[in-house]
Amino acid sequence: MTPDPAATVRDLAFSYRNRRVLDRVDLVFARGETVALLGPNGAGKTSLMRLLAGRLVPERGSVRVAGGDPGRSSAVRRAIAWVPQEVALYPRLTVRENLEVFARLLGLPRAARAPAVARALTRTGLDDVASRLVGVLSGGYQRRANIAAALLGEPALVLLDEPTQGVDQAARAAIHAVLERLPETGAALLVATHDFAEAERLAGRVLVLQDGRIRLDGRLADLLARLRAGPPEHEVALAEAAGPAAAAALRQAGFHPASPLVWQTDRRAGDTVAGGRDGAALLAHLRRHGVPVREIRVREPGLDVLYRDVTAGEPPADLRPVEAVA
Ligand SMILES: Nc1ncnc2c1ncn2[C@@H]1O[C@H](COP(=O)(O)OP(=O)(O)OP(=O)(O)O)[C@@H](O)[C@H]1O
Repeated sequence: MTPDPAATVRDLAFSYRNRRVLDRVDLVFARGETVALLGPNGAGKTSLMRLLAGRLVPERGSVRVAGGDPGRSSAVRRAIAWVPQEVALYPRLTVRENLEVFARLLGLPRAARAPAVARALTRTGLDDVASRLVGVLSGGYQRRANIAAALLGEPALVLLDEPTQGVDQAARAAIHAVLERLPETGAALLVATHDFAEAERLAGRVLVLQDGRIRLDGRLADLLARLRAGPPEHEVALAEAAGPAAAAALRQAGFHPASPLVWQTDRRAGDTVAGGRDGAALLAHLRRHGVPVREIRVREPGLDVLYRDVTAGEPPADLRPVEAVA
């Protein structure tokens, strides 16, 4: 028997005052899956997560988590872990004391609190710092403690809003290691992020939200396989930043700057590259126009390319735009 989904969203709409920020959103989150939620600023990602957490009430449609309505039932809300970007812990308490406070606030029975705190510490790799004051820990550890607090209630759905924004590489890797193991608990994870590498590392499924609508919903492996079945893209590394004439030649060949010294084609623009996909013809074109080419590389397209296609209104031809279902 298939277990009940962790969460279901049906025909969801939401407005702030008269401004519609989510419309016709239909989603099902299975237990144990990790879903990346991508979208431009203002797309409605945080609003969707707040609706899933029962902190906003739908204007139309329904949200169900672990079989109940989070807007109406505090028991259902306890099955949802909301991990906001900002750390919401007491800096003058230790990590363990913080978790004990949150276990009590969550209404866990007294006998269940110590085991829940111990489990949350272990799952987030914080056993060694359990007795340190939260206020003296680095930002990365504080984020992990924030996640630990959210896990105390054995949630069915974990909502993470940009979990690694503003932390260094080591802390980011540590947070990813924690998040990678969470689906083992049977929870569904929804991770809002602007970081494509993070989404590729953590998520089995990707959602793209734009202007309040789901523009793409698919398995990451399938989406990338289809994208990579197409012709390759090129990346040009420059010896020095391109002047106006060189920049014009690069743009004419279908490139855009990823940084001052690295220009990339994308899947759509790549079709206009002078000489097609032929690297030698491309090099000749660029040299003719005085582009200071250091190296031309073949680049495997990733989620960034897919995202650009979708948000530019041009999803890959064989991908079903989600609104077509509505
Ligand atoms: N409390 C509010 N009152 C009125 N409008 C709001 C409120 N919160 C958000 N909005 C607006 O709703 C829209 C969606 O915002 P939301 O924060 O959900 O987007 P987002 O995708 O999370 O953006 P970001 O990536 O910048 O965090 C935006 O236009 C935003 O300005």
